[in-house]
Amino acid sequence: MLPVVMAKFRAILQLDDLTTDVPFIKHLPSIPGFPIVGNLVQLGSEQPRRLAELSKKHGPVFQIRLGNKRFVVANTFESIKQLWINNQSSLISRPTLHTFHNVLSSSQGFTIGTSPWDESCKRRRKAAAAALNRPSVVSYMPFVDLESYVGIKELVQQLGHSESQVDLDPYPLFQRLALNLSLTLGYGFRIDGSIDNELLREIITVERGISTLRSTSNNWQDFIPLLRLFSKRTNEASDLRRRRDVYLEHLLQKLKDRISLGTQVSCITGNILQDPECKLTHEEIKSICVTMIAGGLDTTPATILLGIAILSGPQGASLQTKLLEDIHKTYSDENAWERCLEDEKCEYVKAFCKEVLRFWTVIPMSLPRVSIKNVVWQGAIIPAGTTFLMNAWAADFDADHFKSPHEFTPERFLDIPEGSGTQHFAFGAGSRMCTGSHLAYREMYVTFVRILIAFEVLPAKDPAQRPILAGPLECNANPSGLSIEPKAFKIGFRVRDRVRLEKWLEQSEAATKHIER
Ligand code: HEM
Repeated sequence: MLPVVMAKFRAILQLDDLTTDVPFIKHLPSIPGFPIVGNLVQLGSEQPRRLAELSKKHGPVFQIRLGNKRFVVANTFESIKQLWINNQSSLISRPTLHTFHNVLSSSQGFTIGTSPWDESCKRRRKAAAAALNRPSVVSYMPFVDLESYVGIKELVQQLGHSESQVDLDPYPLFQRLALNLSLTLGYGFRIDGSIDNELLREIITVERGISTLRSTSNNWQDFIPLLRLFSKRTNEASDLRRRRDVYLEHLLQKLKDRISLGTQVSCITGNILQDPECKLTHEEIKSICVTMIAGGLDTTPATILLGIAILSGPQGASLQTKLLEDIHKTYSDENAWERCLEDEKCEYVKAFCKEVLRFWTVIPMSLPRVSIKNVVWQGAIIPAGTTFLMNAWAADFDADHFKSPHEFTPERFLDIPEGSGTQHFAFGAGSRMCTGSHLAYREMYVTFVRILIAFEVLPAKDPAQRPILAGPLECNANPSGLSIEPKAFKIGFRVRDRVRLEKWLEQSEAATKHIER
Protein backbone atom coordinates (compact mmCIF):
# COMPACT_ATOMS: atom_id res chain seq x y z
CA MET A 1 0.00 0.00 0.00
CA LEU A 2 2.74 2.46 1.04
CA PRO A 3 4.66 2.17 -2.25
CA VAL A 4 1.43 2.90 -4.19
CA VAL A 5 0.71 5.98 -2.05
CA MET A 6 4.32 7.13 -2.43
CA ALA A 7 4.17 6.65 -6.21
CA LYS A 8 0.99 8.73 -6.40
CA PHE A 9 2.55 11.40 -4.19
CA ARG A 10 5.61 11.54 -6.43
CA ALA A 11 3.44 11.71 -9.55
CA ILE A 12 1.32 14.59 -8.19
CA LEU A 13 4.36 16.59 -7.15
CA GLN A 14 6.24 15.39 -10.23
CA LEU A 15 9.24 14.66 -8.02
CA ASP A 16 10.61 12.28 -10.64
CA ASP A 17 11.03 15.29 -12.86
CA LEU A 18 13.58 16.72 -10.48
CA THR A 19 16.10 14.17 -11.65
CA THR A 20 17.58 14.37 -15.12
CA ASP A 21 16.84 12.08 -18.08
CA VAL A 22 20.57 11.24 -18.25
CA PRO A 23 22.62 11.14 -15.03
CA PHE A 24 25.53 13.52 -14.42
CA ILE A 25 28.36 12.68 -16.86
CA LYS A 26 31.63 12.16 -15.02
CA HIS A 27 34.85 13.79 -16.32
CA LEU A 28 32.91 16.23 -18.50
CA PRO A 29 32.90 19.91 -17.46
CA SER A 30 29.56 21.02 -16.07
CA ILE A 31 28.02 24.47 -15.70
CA PRO A 32 26.71 24.94 -12.15
CA GLY A 33 22.99 25.71 -12.17
CA PHE A 34 20.03 26.19 -9.84
CA PRO A 35 17.67 23.60 -8.36
CA ILE A 36 14.79 22.61 -10.64
CA VAL A 37 15.52 25.08 -13.50
CA GLY A 38 19.16 24.06 -13.88
CA ASN A 39 20.88 26.46 -16.32
CA LEU A 40 17.69 27.77 -17.96
CA VAL A 41 17.85 31.23 -16.32
CA GLN A 42 21.59 31.67 -16.97
CA LEU A 43 21.28 30.94 -20.67
CA GLY A 44 18.57 33.51 -21.33
CA SER A 45 17.21 33.90 -24.80
CA GLU A 46 20.47 34.50 -26.67
CA GLN A 47 21.73 30.99 -25.96
CA PRO A 48 24.49 30.72 -28.60
CA ARG A 49 26.32 33.79 -27.31
CA ARG A 50 25.98 32.81 -23.65
CA LEU A 51 27.14 29.25 -24.34
CA ALA A 52 30.13 30.54 -26.31
CA GLU A 53 31.07 32.77 -23.34
CA LEU A 54 30.79 29.80 -20.98
CA SER A 55 33.00 27.70 -23.25
CA LYS A 56 35.83 30.22 -22.80
CA LYS A 57 35.91 29.27 -19.12
CA HIS A 58 34.76 25.62 -19.17
CA GLY A 59 36.28 24.35 -22.45
CA PRO A 60 34.77 23.58 -25.88
CA VAL A 61 32.44 20.79 -24.73
CA PHE A 62 30.46 20.76 -21.48
CA GLN A 63 27.23 19.54 -19.97
CA ILE A 64 24.30 21.72 -18.94
CA ARG A 65 20.96 20.95 -17.35
CA LEU A 66 17.75 22.55 -18.55
CA GLY A 67 15.10 21.55 -16.01
CA ASN A 68 15.04 17.76 -16.02
CA LYS A 69 17.05 17.32 -19.22
CA ARG A 70 20.80 17.04 -19.57
CA PHE A 71 22.52 18.35 -22.68
CA VAL A 72 26.05 18.13 -24.00
CA VAL A 73 26.99 21.31 -25.86
CA ALA A 74 29.84 21.67 -28.37
CA ASN A 75 31.04 25.19 -29.12
CA THR A 76 34.05 25.07 -31.43
CA PHE A 77 34.65 24.04 -35.05
CA GLU A 78 37.02 21.23 -34.11
CA SER A 79 34.92 19.75 -31.29
CA ILE A 80 31.80 19.71 -33.48
CA LYS A 81 33.75 18.05 -36.28
CA GLN A 82 34.95 15.35 -33.90
CA LEU A 83 31.56 14.72 -32.29
CA TRP A 84 29.20 15.16 -35.26
CA ILE A 85 31.37 13.73 -38.04
CA ASN A 86 33.68 11.22 -36.38
CA ASN A 87 30.75 9.88 -34.32
CA GLN A 88 28.07 10.21 -36.93
CA SER A 89 26.66 6.73 -36.52
CA SER A 90 26.11 7.50 -32.82
CA LEU A 91 24.68 11.01 -33.16
CA ILE A 92 21.88 10.00 -35.47
CA SER A 93 18.67 10.47 -33.51
CA ARG A 94 16.62 13.50 -32.46
CA PRO A 95 15.03 14.30 -29.11
CA THR A 96 11.29 14.49 -28.51
CA LEU A 97 10.09 17.62 -26.75
CA HIS A 98 6.72 18.02 -25.06
CA THR A 99 5.37 21.14 -26.82
CA PHE A 100 6.55 20.21 -30.25
CA HIS A 101 5.99 16.48 -30.29
CA ASN A 102 3.01 15.93 -27.98
CA VAL A 103 0.96 19.04 -28.63
CA LEU A 104 1.93 20.49 -31.95
CA SER A 105 2.69 17.48 -34.10
CA SER A 106 0.07 15.13 -32.70
CA SER A 107 -2.09 15.20 -35.83
CA GLN A 108 0.55 15.72 -38.54
CA GLY A 109 3.36 13.43 -37.50
CA PHE A 110 6.86 14.76 -37.00
CA THR A 111 8.90 16.36 -39.74
CA ILE A 112 11.99 14.39 -40.71
CA GLY A 113 14.17 16.94 -38.92
CA THR A 114 12.33 16.34 -35.64
CA SER A 115 11.99 12.55 -35.86
CA PRO A 116 13.91 10.20 -33.59
CA TRP A 117 15.85 7.58 -35.56
CA ASP A 118 13.77 4.47 -36.29
CA GLU A 119 12.72 2.44 -39.34
CA SER A 120 10.05 4.97 -40.29
CA CYS A 121 12.46 7.91 -40.07
CA LYS A 122 14.95 5.96 -42.17
CA ARG A 123 12.30 5.40 -44.89
CA ARG A 124 11.15 9.02 -44.90
CA ARG A 125 14.70 10.39 -44.91
CA LYS A 126 15.60 8.08 -47.80
CA ALA A 127 12.58 9.23 -49.83
CA ALA A 128 13.33 12.93 -49.15
CA ALA A 129 17.07 12.50 -49.77
CA ALA A 130 16.39 10.83 -53.15
CA ALA A 131 14.10 13.69 -54.13
CA LEU A 132 16.61 16.32 -53.02
CA ASN A 133 19.93 14.82 -54.15
CA ARG A 134 22.16 16.59 -56.68
CA PRO A 135 20.79 14.93 -59.88
CA SER A 136 17.17 15.46 -58.76
CA VAL A 137 17.86 19.11 -58.03
CA VAL A 138 19.24 19.54 -61.59
CA SER A 139 15.85 18.40 -62.93
CA TYR A 140 14.09 21.10 -60.85
CA MET A 141 15.97 23.99 -62.48
CA PRO A 142 12.99 25.00 -64.67
CA PHE A 143 11.07 25.60 -61.42
CA VAL A 144 13.97 27.63 -60.01
CA ASP A 145 13.95 29.58 -63.30
CA LEU A 146 10.22 30.29 -62.93
CA GLU A 147 10.33 31.33 -59.28
CA SER A 148 13.38 33.56 -59.59
CA TYR A 149 11.92 35.13 -62.76
CA VAL A 150 8.55 35.79 -61.07
CA GLY A 151 10.32 37.29 -58.03
CA ILE A 152 12.57 39.57 -60.08
CA LYS A 153 9.67 40.60 -62.34
CA GLU A 154 7.72 41.68 -59.27
CA LEU A 155 10.76 43.51 -57.94
CA VAL A 156 10.96 45.41 -61.24
CA GLN A 157 7.24 46.24 -60.96
CA GLN A 158 7.79 47.56 -57.45
CA LEU A 159 10.59 49.79 -58.76
CA GLY A 160 8.22 51.24 -61.37
CA HIS A 161 9.73 53.23 -64.23
CA SER A 162 12.32 54.87 -62.03
CA GLU A 163 15.82 54.88 -63.45
CA SER A 164 17.20 55.85 -60.05
CA GLN A 165 17.38 53.90 -56.81
CA VAL A 166 14.21 52.64 -55.08
CA ASP A 167 14.36 51.34 -51.50
CA LEU A 168 12.24 48.32 -50.60
CA ASP A 169 12.04 45.15 -48.50
CA PRO A 170 12.48 42.15 -50.79
CA TYR A 171 11.99 39.51 -48.04
CA PRO A 172 8.42 38.52 -49.02
CA LEU A 173 9.63 37.85 -52.58
CA PHE A 174 12.26 35.39 -51.34
CA GLN A 175 9.76 33.76 -48.98
CA ARG A 176 7.39 33.15 -51.88
CA LEU A 177 10.24 31.82 -54.00
CA ALA A 178 11.22 29.24 -51.37
CA LEU A 179 7.67 28.22 -50.49
CA ASN A 180 6.59 27.86 -54.11
CA LEU A 181 9.59 25.70 -54.89
CA SER A 182 8.80 23.45 -51.94
CA LEU A 183 5.14 23.24 -52.96
CA THR A 184 6.00 22.48 -56.58
CA LEU A 185 8.37 19.69 -55.57
CA GLY A 186 6.06 18.39 -52.85
CA TYR A 187 2.64 18.67 -54.49
CA GLY A 188 3.19 19.61 -58.13
CA PHE A 189 1.58 23.03 -57.90
CA ARG A 190 2.45 26.49 -56.62
CA ILE A 191 0.59 29.46 -55.21
CA ASP A 192 0.09 31.80 -58.12
CA GLY A 193 -0.59 35.03 -56.36
CA SER A 194 0.94 38.18 -55.07
CA ILE A 195 3.13 38.19 -51.98
CA ASP A 196 -0.03 39.07 -50.00
CA ASN A 197 -1.87 35.92 -51.06
CA GLU A 198 -3.85 34.69 -48.05
CA LEU A 199 -2.71 31.04 -48.18
CA LEU A 200 0.90 32.06 -48.71
CA ARG A 201 0.87 34.42 -45.71
CA GLU A 202 -0.96 31.86 -43.55
CA ILE A 203 1.63 29.15 -44.27
CA ILE A 204 4.52 31.54 -43.65
CA THR A 205 3.01 32.86 -40.39
CA VAL A 206 2.13 29.44 -38.98
CA GLU A 207 5.46 27.84 -39.89
CA ARG A 208 7.28 30.77 -38.27
CA GLY A 209 5.23 30.30 -35.08
CA ILE A 210 5.99 26.58 -35.08
CA SER A 211 9.70 27.22 -35.51
CA THR A 212 9.66 29.28 -32.31
CA LEU A 213 8.09 26.37 -30.43
CA ARG A 214 10.98 24.15 -31.48
CA SER A 215 13.69 26.24 -29.89
CA THR A 216 15.28 25.29 -26.58
CA SER A 217 15.36 28.84 -25.26
CA ASN A 218 11.83 29.79 -24.35
CA ASN A 219 9.83 26.59 -24.01
CA TRP A 220 10.46 26.02 -20.32
CA GLN A 221 7.51 23.65 -20.07
CA ASP A 222 9.54 21.15 -22.13
CA PHE A 223 12.02 20.87 -19.26
CA ILE A 224 9.90 21.62 -16.19
CA PRO A 225 6.79 19.44 -16.57
CA LEU A 226 4.92 21.18 -13.75
CA LEU A 227 4.76 24.31 -15.93
CA ARG A 228 2.63 22.42 -18.46
CA LEU A 229 -0.34 22.89 -16.12
CA PHE A 230 -0.17 26.66 -16.58
CA SER A 231 1.57 27.15 -19.88
CA LYS A 232 -0.05 29.34 -22.47
CA ARG A 233 2.46 27.86 -24.92
CA THR A 234 0.37 24.67 -24.99
CA ASN A 235 -2.64 26.66 -26.23
CA GLU A 236 -0.54 28.45 -28.80
CA ALA A 237 0.80 25.12 -30.03
CA SER A 238 -2.72 23.64 -30.31
CA ASP A 239 -3.85 26.67 -32.29
CA LEU A 240 -0.91 26.44 -34.68
CA ARG A 241 -1.52 22.71 -35.11
CA ARG A 242 -5.15 23.36 -36.03
CA ARG A 243 -4.19 26.02 -38.56
CA ARG A 244 -1.47 23.82 -40.04
CA ASP A 245 -3.91 20.90 -40.36
CA VAL A 246 -6.21 23.11 -42.45
CA TYR A 247 -3.67 23.96 -45.15
CA LEU A 248 -2.03 20.52 -45.14
CA GLU A 249 -5.42 18.92 -45.72
CA HIS A 250 -6.25 21.47 -48.43
CA LEU A 251 -2.96 20.86 -50.28
CA LEU A 252 -3.21 17.07 -50.08
CA GLN A 253 -6.85 17.07 -51.18
CA LYS A 254 -6.02 19.31 -54.14
CA LEU A 255 -3.32 16.86 -55.21
CA LYS A 256 -5.64 13.86 -54.78
CA ASP A 257 -8.33 15.60 -56.87
CA ARG A 258 -5.79 16.16 -59.60
CA ILE A 259 -4.70 12.53 -59.46
CA SER A 260 -8.29 11.35 -59.85
CA LEU A 261 -8.77 13.74 -62.81
CA GLY A 262 -5.42 12.69 -64.27
CA THR A 263 -4.15 16.30 -64.28
CA GLN A 264 -1.36 15.93 -61.72
CA VAL A 265 2.27 16.60 -62.61
CA SER A 266 5.21 14.63 -61.31
CA CYS A 267 5.96 15.54 -57.68
CA ILE A 268 7.27 13.85 -54.54
CA THR A 269 3.90 13.24 -52.85
CA GLY A 270 2.08 12.36 -56.08
CA ASN A 271 4.76 9.86 -57.06
CA ILE A 272 4.57 8.24 -53.63
CA LEU A 273 0.74 8.14 -53.65
CA GLN A 274 0.67 6.47 -57.06
CA ASP A 275 3.48 3.99 -56.47
CA PRO A 276 1.95 0.54 -55.80
CA GLU A 277 5.29 -0.65 -54.41
CA CYS A 278 5.48 2.27 -52.00
CA LYS A 279 6.19 1.18 -48.47
CA LEU A 280 5.28 4.50 -46.86
CA THR A 281 2.16 4.82 -44.73
CA HIS A 282 -0.31 7.69 -45.02
CA GLU A 283 1.22 9.23 -41.88
CA GLU A 284 4.71 8.99 -43.34
CA ILE A 285 3.59 10.70 -46.54
CA LYS A 286 2.09 13.50 -44.46
CA SER A 287 5.37 13.82 -42.57
CA ILE A 288 7.30 14.21 -45.85
CA CYS A 289 4.79 16.86 -46.98
CA VAL A 290 5.24 18.89 -43.79
CA THR A 291 9.02 18.50 -44.06
CA MET A 292 9.01 19.87 -47.61
CA ILE A 293 7.03 22.91 -46.51
CA ALA A 294 8.85 23.59 -43.24
CA GLY A 295 12.39 22.57 -44.33
CA GLY A 296 13.36 25.50 -46.49
CA LEU A 297 10.82 28.11 -45.51
CA ASP A 298 12.57 29.84 -42.63
CA THR A 299 16.09 29.20 -43.74
CA THR A 300 16.51 29.81 -47.47
CA PRO A 301 14.71 33.18 -47.72
CA ALA A 302 16.52 34.59 -44.68
CA THR A 303 19.90 33.44 -46.05
CA ILE A 304 19.23 34.99 -49.47
CA LEU A 305 17.91 38.21 -47.93
CA LEU A 306 20.93 38.60 -45.66
CA GLY A 307 23.29 37.90 -48.58
CA ILE A 308 21.67 40.74 -50.52
CA ALA A 309 21.84 42.89 -47.37
CA ILE A 310 25.64 42.50 -47.34
CA LEU A 311 25.70 43.73 -50.94
CA SER A 312 23.94 46.91 -49.79
CA GLY A 313 26.44 47.50 -46.98
CA PRO A 314 29.84 49.23 -46.81
CA GLN A 315 31.58 46.34 -48.61
CA GLY A 316 28.76 46.06 -51.14
CA ALA A 317 30.26 48.01 -54.03
CA SER A 318 33.58 46.16 -54.04
CA LEU A 319 31.85 42.79 -53.57
CA GLN A 320 29.54 43.52 -56.50
CA THR A 321 32.52 44.43 -58.70
CA LYS A 322 34.27 41.15 -57.87
CA LEU A 323 31.12 39.07 -58.26
CA LEU A 324 30.24 40.66 -61.62
CA GLU A 325 33.81 40.22 -62.90
CA ASP A 326 33.55 36.54 -62.02
CA ILE A 327 30.13 36.19 -63.67
CA HIS A 328 31.24 37.95 -66.86
CA LYS A 329 34.48 35.97 -67.00
CA THR A 330 32.60 32.68 -66.64
CA TYR A 331 29.48 33.40 -68.70
CA SER A 332 29.11 36.05 -71.40
CA ASP A 333 27.26 39.30 -70.57
CA GLU A 334 24.27 38.16 -72.57
CA ASN A 335 23.68 34.65 -71.33
CA ALA A 336 24.54 34.67 -67.60
CA TRP A 337 20.80 34.83 -66.85
CA GLU A 338 20.28 31.45 -68.50
CA ARG A 339 23.66 29.80 -67.89
CA CYS A 340 23.45 30.15 -64.09
CA LEU A 341 20.68 27.54 -64.22
CA GLU A 342 22.91 25.01 -65.93
CA ASP A 343 26.02 24.97 -63.78
CA GLU A 344 27.76 26.49 -60.79
CA LYS A 345 31.00 27.53 -62.43
CA CYS A 346 31.47 31.01 -60.96
CA GLU A 347 34.10 30.37 -58.31
CA TYR A 348 33.75 33.72 -56.56
CA VAL A 349 29.93 33.47 -56.51
CA LYS A 350 30.26 29.99 -54.99
CA ALA A 351 32.64 31.31 -52.33
CA PHE A 352 30.22 34.19 -51.70
CA CYS A 353 27.34 31.69 -51.17
CA LYS A 354 29.43 29.74 -48.64
CA GLU A 355 30.45 32.90 -46.81
CA VAL A 356 26.81 34.04 -46.71
CA LEU A 357 25.88 30.66 -45.19
CA ARG A 358 28.70 30.86 -42.62
CA PHE A 359 28.40 34.51 -41.72
CA TRP A 360 24.62 34.40 -41.30
CA THR A 361 24.32 30.83 -39.85
CA VAL A 362 20.53 31.11 -39.80
CA ILE A 363 20.00 28.18 -37.39
CA PRO A 364 22.54 29.25 -34.76
CA MET A 365 21.97 26.27 -32.44
CA SER A 366 21.41 23.81 -35.34
CA LEU A 367 18.91 21.01 -34.63
CA PRO A 368 19.50 18.90 -31.51
CA ARG A 369 20.68 15.31 -31.79
CA VAL A 370 20.36 12.29 -29.51
CA SER A 371 23.09 9.65 -29.39
CA ILE A 372 22.14 6.00 -29.86
CA LYS A 373 25.51 4.65 -28.66
CA ASN A 374 27.99 5.75 -25.99
CA VAL A 375 30.32 8.49 -27.18
CA VAL A 376 33.75 9.00 -25.68
CA TRP A 377 34.98 12.59 -25.39
CA GLN A 378 38.38 13.22 -23.80
CA GLY A 379 37.98 10.51 -21.16
CA ALA A 380 34.28 11.12 -20.48
CA ILE A 381 31.83 8.41 -21.45
CA ILE A 382 28.69 10.17 -22.68
CA PRO A 383 25.92 7.56 -22.46
CA ALA A 384 23.57 6.64 -25.30
CA GLY A 385 20.38 8.67 -25.07
CA THR A 386 22.12 11.99 -24.36
CA THR A 387 20.95 15.10 -26.23
CA PHE A 388 23.71 17.03 -28.03
CA LEU A 389 23.51 20.70 -28.94
CA MET A 390 25.67 22.11 -31.73
CA ASN A 391 26.51 25.77 -31.22
CA ALA A 392 26.88 26.29 -34.96
CA TRP A 393 27.06 30.07 -34.53
CA ALA A 394 30.08 29.77 -32.20
CA ALA A 395 31.78 27.27 -34.53
CA ASP A 396 31.21 29.42 -37.60
CA PHE A 397 32.78 32.37 -35.75
CA ASP A 398 35.55 30.28 -34.18
CA ALA A 399 38.76 32.35 -34.48
CA ASP A 400 40.88 29.20 -34.17
CA HIS A 401 39.41 27.97 -37.44
CA PHE A 402 38.41 31.10 -39.38
CA LYS A 403 40.80 34.05 -39.69
CA SER A 404 38.99 37.29 -38.67
CA PRO A 405 35.65 35.48 -38.39
CA HIS A 406 33.62 38.65 -37.90
CA GLU A 407 34.70 39.95 -41.29
CA PHE A 408 32.69 38.98 -44.34
CA THR A 409 35.34 37.51 -46.66
CA PRO A 410 34.30 35.17 -49.51
CA GLU A 411 38.02 34.70 -50.32
CA ARG A 412 38.33 32.35 -47.33
CA PHE A 413 36.39 29.75 -49.34
CA LEU A 414 38.35 30.12 -52.60
CA ASP A 415 40.76 27.37 -53.69
CA ILE A 416 39.48 24.78 -51.22
CA PRO A 417 39.96 21.41 -52.90
CA GLU A 418 36.88 19.21 -53.52
CA GLY A 419 36.35 16.64 -50.78
CA SER A 420 37.82 18.84 -48.05
CA GLY A 421 34.87 18.03 -45.82
CA THR A 422 32.55 20.34 -43.95
CA GLN A 423 33.54 23.97 -44.47
CA HIS A 424 30.91 25.57 -42.22
CA PHE A 425 28.03 24.35 -40.06
CA ALA A 426 25.09 26.31 -41.51
CA PHE A 427 23.64 23.02 -42.81
CA GLY A 428 24.63 21.06 -39.68
CA ALA A 429 26.95 18.07 -40.18
CA GLY A 430 27.18 14.30 -40.27
CA SER A 431 24.45 11.71 -40.49
CA ARG A 432 21.44 14.01 -40.14
CA MET A 433 22.86 16.98 -42.02
CA CYS A 434 20.39 19.10 -44.03
CA THR A 435 18.91 17.03 -46.88
CA GLY A 436 17.87 20.18 -48.73
CA SER A 437 21.36 21.71 -48.94
CA HIS A 438 21.79 21.13 -52.72
CA LEU A 439 18.43 22.72 -53.46
CA ALA A 440 19.06 25.63 -51.11
CA TYR A 441 22.49 26.18 -52.61
CA ARG A 442 21.15 26.25 -56.17
CA GLU A 443 18.38 28.66 -55.15
CA MET A 444 21.01 30.94 -53.67
CA TYR A 445 23.40 30.73 -56.62
CA VAL A 446 20.74 31.49 -59.24
CA THR A 447 19.12 34.27 -57.20
CA PHE A 448 22.42 36.00 -56.47
CA VAL A 449 23.64 35.82 -60.09
CA ARG A 450 20.34 37.13 -61.44
CA ILE A 451 20.00 39.93 -58.88
CA LEU A 452 23.61 40.97 -59.49
CA ILE A 453 23.29 41.21 -63.27
CA ALA A 454 19.85 42.81 -63.11
CA PHE A 455 20.33 45.43 -60.39
CA GLU A 456 22.83 47.60 -58.69
CA VAL A 457 22.32 46.92 -54.98
CA LEU A 458 22.67 50.06 -52.84
CA PRO A 459 22.29 51.15 -49.22
CA ALA A 460 18.80 52.46 -48.40
CA LYS A 461 18.79 56.26 -48.49
CA ASP A 462 17.51 56.51 -44.93
CA PRO A 463 20.23 55.10 -42.62
CA ALA A 464 17.54 54.10 -40.09
CA GLN A 465 16.12 51.64 -42.63
CA ARG A 466 19.42 49.90 -43.36
CA PRO A 467 20.08 46.31 -42.19
CA ILE A 468 22.19 45.41 -39.18
CA LEU A 469 25.20 43.68 -40.71
CA ALA A 470 27.13 42.62 -37.61
CA GLY A 471 25.96 38.98 -37.64
CA PRO A 472 22.95 36.70 -37.19
CA LEU A 473 22.38 37.29 -33.48
CA GLU A 474 22.59 41.06 -33.83
CA CYS A 475 20.08 41.27 -36.68
CA ASN A 476 17.59 38.80 -35.20
CA ALA A 477 14.07 39.99 -34.41
CA ASN A 478 13.16 36.73 -32.66
CA PRO A 479 16.05 35.55 -30.42
CA SER A 480 13.92 32.80 -28.90
CA GLY A 481 13.14 31.23 -32.28
CA LEU A 482 14.97 28.26 -33.77
CA SER A 483 16.08 30.21 -36.82
CA ILE A 484 17.00 33.83 -37.45
CA GLU A 485 14.17 36.19 -38.34
CA PRO A 486 15.88 39.30 -39.72
CA LYS A 487 14.67 42.61 -38.30
CA ALA A 488 12.84 44.48 -41.07
CA PHE A 489 15.02 46.65 -43.30
CA LYS A 490 15.17 48.08 -46.79
CA ILE A 491 17.63 47.73 -49.63
CA GLY A 492 18.14 50.10 -52.56
CA PHE A 493 17.80 48.65 -56.08
CA ARG A 494 18.51 50.30 -59.41
CA VAL A 495 17.98 48.50 -62.72
CA ARG A 496 21.30 48.17 -64.55
CA ASP A 497 20.03 47.82 -68.10
CA ARG A 498 16.27 47.85 -68.57
CA VAL A 499 16.27 46.64 -72.19
CA ARG A 500 18.46 43.69 -71.40
CA LEU A 501 16.48 42.83 -68.26
CA GLU A 502 13.19 42.89 -70.18
CA LYS A 503 14.73 40.49 -72.69
CA TRP A 504 15.82 38.11 -69.91
CA LEU A 505 12.37 38.20 -68.32
CA GLU A 506 10.76 37.37 -71.69
CA GLN A 507 13.25 34.56 -72.12
CA SER A 508 12.28 33.00 -68.77
CA GLU A 509 8.59 33.55 -69.48
CA ALA A 510 8.95 31.55 -72.70
CA ALA A 511 11.16 28.86 -71.11
CA THR A 512 8.72 28.24 -68.24
CA LYS A 513 5.46 28.49 -70.23
CA HIS A 514 4.85 24.77 -69.83
CA ILE A 515 4.77 25.05 -66.02
CA GLU A 516 1.31 25.62 -64.60
CA ARG A 517 0.94 29.02 -62.92
C1 HEM B 1 19.86 27.95 -46.60
C2 HEM B 1 18.92 27.03 -46.42
C3 HEM B 1 18.93 25.96 -45.37
C4 HEM B 1 19.64 25.90 -44.19
C5 HEM B 1 20.64 26.92 -43.64
C6 HEM B 1 19.28 24.64 -43.55
C7 HEM B 1 19.80 24.21 -42.34
C8 HEM B 1 19.52 22.98 -41.77
C9 HEM B 1 20.11 22.49 -40.53
C10 HEM B 1 21.11 23.26 -39.68
C11 HEM B 1 19.63 21.25 -40.31
C12 HEM B 1 20.00 20.31 -39.15
C13 HEM B 1 21.14 19.44 -39.60
C14 HEM B 1 21.83 18.63 -38.53
O1 HEM B 1 21.20 18.18 -37.56
O2 HEM B 1 23.04 18.42 -38.65
C15 HEM B 1 18.70 20.94 -41.38
C16 HEM B 1 18.01 19.76 -41.50
C17 HEM B 1 17.12 19.50 -42.53
N1 HEM B 1 16.82 20.31 -43.61
FE1 HEM B 1 17.65 22.11 -44.02
N2 HEM B 1 18.37 24.00 -44.33
C18 HEM B 1 18.13 24.75 -45.45
C19 HEM B 1 17.28 24.45 -46.50
C20 HEM B 1 16.52 23.31 -46.61
C21 HEM B 1 15.62 23.00 -47.70
C22 HEM B 1 15.40 23.88 -48.93
C23 HEM B 1 15.04 21.79 -47.43
C24 HEM B 1 14.04 20.99 -48.21
C25 HEM B 1 13.08 21.48 -48.94
C26 HEM B 1 15.61 21.33 -46.17
C27 HEM B 1 15.30 20.14 -45.57
C28 HEM B 1 15.89 19.67 -44.40
C29 HEM B 1 15.57 18.37 -43.81
C30 HEM B 1 14.60 17.33 -44.36
C31 HEM B 1 16.34 18.28 -42.62
C32 HEM B 1 16.35 17.14 -41.63
C33 HEM B 1 17.43 16.12 -41.88
C34 HEM B 1 17.35 14.98 -40.87
O3 HEM B 1 16.93 15.19 -39.75
O4 HEM B 1 17.70 13.88 -41.24
N3 HEM B 1 16.48 22.27 -45.70
N4 HEM B 1 18.66 22.02 -42.26
